[in-house]
Amino acid sequence: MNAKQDTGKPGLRQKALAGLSGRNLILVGLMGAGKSAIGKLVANALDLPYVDTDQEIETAARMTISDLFAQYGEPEFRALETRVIERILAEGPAIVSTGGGAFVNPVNRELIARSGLSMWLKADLDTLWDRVRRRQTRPLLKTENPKQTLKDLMDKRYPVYAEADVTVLSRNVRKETVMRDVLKALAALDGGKTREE
Ligand SMILES: Nc1ncnc2c1ncn2[C@@H]1O[C@H](COP(=O)(O)OP(=O)(O)OP(=O)(O)O)[C@@H](O)[C@H]1O
Ligand SMILES: O=C(O)C1=C[C@@H](O)[C@@H](O)[C@H](O)C1
Ligand SMILES: [Mg+2]
Repeated sequence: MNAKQDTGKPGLRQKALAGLSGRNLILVGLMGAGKSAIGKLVANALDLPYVDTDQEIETAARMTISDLFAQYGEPEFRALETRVIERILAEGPAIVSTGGGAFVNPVNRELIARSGLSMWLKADLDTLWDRVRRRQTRPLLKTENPKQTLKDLMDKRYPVYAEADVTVLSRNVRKETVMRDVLKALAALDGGKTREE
């Protein structure tokens, strides 16, 4: 069985593509929301290119995001992030997973609004924490109490993520299930905003 048949109901892929109508799909949300994991599955299911802004930044800078933060600081990272997002969106359509802070910058939000559909993968604190606690790759979580830091970021960022065109719950279920929820949300698009909360 190939990936295109793996979307469950026949026709879901076509309907999702119709909802997306040739635009970029930009996944936003906090660290651990599944932007990268779900983004890859969605790209595979829709047979569209997949691009991860964090990965593109690392390639452009020839260093890891942790090293970028340590050597040049967050402002330099954010400037590079905006340049990378602008380029990726211009090269689309693609499924684009963004870094957790990308959508917080109004310049990035404007770029995203102009060239694609934004989708917030929303998860609760315990789900996010479960997913990120074992990895040391996220510089913003290198604090005394990383779970509290994650909570503070949620409080600050969730009102901004809520500005995304579509919201899909990144539930504590199989990734394939969340991927199908994404396709269903795309398929349900009729030019207006969709909330799946
Ligand atoms: N629905 C899910 N069920 C189980 N595990 C998941 C699910 N979604 C994501 N994960 C796992 O959670 C971890 C974090 O996910 P991922 O790296 O995709 O998050 P992200 O939103 O891209 O985070 P970041 O902003 O740090 O890049 C990964 O190990 C991923 O496999
Ligand atoms: O939430 C954030 O601000 C970040 C999330 C990661 O994806 C990386 O983009 C970086 O570690 C910053
Ligand atoms: Mg990611």
